[in-house]
Amino acid sequence: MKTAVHFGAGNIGRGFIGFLLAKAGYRVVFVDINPGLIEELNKSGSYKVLEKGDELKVHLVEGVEGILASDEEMVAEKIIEAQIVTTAVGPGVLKAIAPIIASGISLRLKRSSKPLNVIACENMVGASTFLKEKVMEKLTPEERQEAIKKVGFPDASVDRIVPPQEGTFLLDVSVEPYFEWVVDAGGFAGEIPSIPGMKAVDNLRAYVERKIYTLNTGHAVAAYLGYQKGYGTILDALNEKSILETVRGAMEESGTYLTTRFGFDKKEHGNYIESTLRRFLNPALKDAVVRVGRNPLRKLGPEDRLIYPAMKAQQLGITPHNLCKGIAAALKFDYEEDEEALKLQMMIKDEGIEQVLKKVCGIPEENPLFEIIKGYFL
Ligand SMILES: NC(=O)C1=CN([C@@H]2O[C@H](COP(=O)(O)OP(=O)(O)OC[C@H]3O[C@@H](n4cnc5c(N)ncnc54)[C@H](O)[C@@H]3O)[C@@H](O)[C@H]2O)C=CC1
Ligand SMILES: O=P(O)(O)OC[C@H]1O[C@](O)(CO)[C@@H](O)[C@@H]1O
Repeated sequence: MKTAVHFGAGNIGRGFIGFLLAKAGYRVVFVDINPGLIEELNKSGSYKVLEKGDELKVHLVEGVEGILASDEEMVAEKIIEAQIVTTAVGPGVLKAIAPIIASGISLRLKRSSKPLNVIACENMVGASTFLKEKVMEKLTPEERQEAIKKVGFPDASVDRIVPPQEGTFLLDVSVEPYFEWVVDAGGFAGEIPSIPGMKAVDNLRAYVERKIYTLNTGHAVAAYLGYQKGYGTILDALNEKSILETVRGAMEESGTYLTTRFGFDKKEHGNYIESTLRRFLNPALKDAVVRVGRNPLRKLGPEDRLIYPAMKAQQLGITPHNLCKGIAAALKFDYEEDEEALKLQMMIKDEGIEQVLKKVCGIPEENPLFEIIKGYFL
């Protein structure tokens, strides 16, 4: 049986990537830092994915096991046998798992000449490329030369809304019916594995930017505006007409950039925005604004879902007021259980909003967006 090692047995790990890998006939070995999850995976060897759309579809995922990330030797052994390694741990964790992937690759290069592919399935443009850099830093120059030939790190775009889980059985996971997993065809080592549901394309950048700067942009604006108005879920936030219109407006502003940059048909892109809004409004997904807004420092970064499309739209002659409203609301996100939110608020208090706009968002003071965002913030 083929083996897949997947880092991060969380929502996307179990509900999306691990699910597709298991359906494709892989034995999925989940690696996680959560002992409860690992224990349960090994006890049950299976779990359910509940697809919640107009009707409920239940899928049984079998042939799964778990290893604690601290059990480095065992993880490395599994990487030696694997055909594919995937991750869904969060962009900030990739650096932490790079050494363990590197030690698996280092052992594997000594014992096997078969190609391996490592795909980081994170909300980040170029996540696998980033992981590759961190893994390569840990290899010797000789290993690096070999790894360049035998280990592929194709970048990917992952799209499926999997909110925090409710219920008693730890492993079962509720998901929306929609999914899209797109991977850079040119980044694979050896043959592209056949995994139904995984699409290999030549123009990955267009897919990944379209997804992050539409879905994640709109979702983030909904989350931060919703949080400001005291709503708990995305659905409740979007039921307020003014929030819905700002979210749609923000997606249209980023859409101007996306259609210009990648040549998407404007009408089709408009339909993509509307179908994304319908996904946000799925009543079966109780998606908390604090989950969607988590890690505001990352989300306010220059390459991320708010600032990047705002700057790009501005370069095309548009004043992206809706995105600026979303950015201003993000700057106010003060959810106490989110470490980054606390750091952000501390920074605003100690250094002022101007420093945050410059240092965190990378917006120069002379850029007109600077004052517009400040205007919505105050
Ligand atoms: N939930 C969603 O709707 C979507 C999430 N994503 C992306 O997928 C990634 C994962 O997100 P979720 O599954 O929602 O998060 P999650 O928090 O449910 O899962 C992350 C898992 O990684 C584990 N983890 C943390 N540090 C680790 C380490 N050092 N080694 C191994 N495992 C570790 C955690 O214990 C957790 O089980 C993120 O990059 C997110 O942006 C992408 C598309 C959709
Ligand atoms: O996972 P992140 O980057 O923190 O952001 C949350 C966003 O990611 C998703 O979970 C999936 O893209 C969305 O539901 C949400 O917009």
